[in-house]
Amino acid sequence: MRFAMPLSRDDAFNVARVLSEALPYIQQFVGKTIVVKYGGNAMTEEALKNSFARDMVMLKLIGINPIVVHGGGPQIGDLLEKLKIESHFVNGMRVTNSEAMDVVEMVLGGLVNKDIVNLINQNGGHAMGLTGKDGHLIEARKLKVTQQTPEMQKPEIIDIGHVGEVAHINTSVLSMLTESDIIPVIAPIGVDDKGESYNINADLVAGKVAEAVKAEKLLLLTNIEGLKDKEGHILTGLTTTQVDDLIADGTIYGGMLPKIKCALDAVKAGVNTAHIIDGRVRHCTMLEIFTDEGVGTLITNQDD
Ligand SMILES: Nc1ncnc2c1ncn2[C@@H]1O[C@H](COP(=O)(O)OP(=O)(O)O)[C@@H](O)[C@H]1O
Ligand SMILES: CC(=O)N[C@@H](CCC(=O)OP(=O)(O)O)C(=O)O
Repeated sequence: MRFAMPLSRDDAFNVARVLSEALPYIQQFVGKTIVVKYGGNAMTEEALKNSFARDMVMLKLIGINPIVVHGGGPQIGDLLEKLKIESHFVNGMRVTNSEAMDVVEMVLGGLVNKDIVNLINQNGGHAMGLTGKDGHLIEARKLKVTQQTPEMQKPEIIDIGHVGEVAHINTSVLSMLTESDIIPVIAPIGVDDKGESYNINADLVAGKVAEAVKAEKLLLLTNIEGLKDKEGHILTGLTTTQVDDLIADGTIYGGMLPKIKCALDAVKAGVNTAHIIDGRVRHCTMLEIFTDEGVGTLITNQDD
């Protein structure tokens, strides 16, 4: 007895070809760790969320260790609005009073984190959710922010509440998980030595986690095709010196600034490559890791 083939011969050949072309990349990255920052803006559609979860499960099965750090800015904004708690941003950071901090912790550590964990598990993986409090993963300190308005003579340090930066990443809990079949999913909430909670920009946490675990790659998923020049062309293969020049001439601004800065810090600290990629493209992480073309902006630390 014979069963009908679900794919035509050409389609089946293409599947085999694509898998075969991925072989050198699989050989290069097996056993390595890849940190993936999954931003709130890339989490809007169910199909996208599902393709992201499948990619994480596939990486782990192949023998690559993904560590997910997620954002959730739009989701926090929605709940703050429903609860009528005022929220605004300074230098790309959400001003976070005690009331807003409770909401940040509920949304990031609860809803968003468990949604991603659940999706990965539904797709056959084993994910475990953590905030920076679990296993004392993210030691934080209060972020000092300076601001200068036209009325001010010189920049002043302003208080933006429970907003933190990473003081230290305790990798022991992550090693335990990555050495097993578990995919860690990290919410960007830190804690200081007095037990105070801090809301930390997810790009910053992803960069510091990548540095601490000596990741092979840092992938930053966002809501744009990549880093663009003034004419709108996607830039890739950038060195740290070229990025410094683009910041100096104003081509890189706003939300892209912390993203680029953490990508640069990560490659300067030894992460091999950082990639800013379009999280609105299905299977963008697989495309970036397993194809020559990739789907975004590559940053390396090779300045020669
Ligand atoms: N040179 C640039 N190339 C691309 N985007 C840029 C650039 N400079 C600033 N941006 C802005 O940065 C945004 C991405 O940052 P952000 O919205 O904070 O991302 P996320 O929410 O994914 O962390 C882009 O949507 C764009 O508006
Ligand atoms: C201090 C600060 O701004 N924290 C962010 C944390 C979430 C985040 O970074 O989410 P995205 O990656 O989706 O933007 C916030 O409150 O929105």
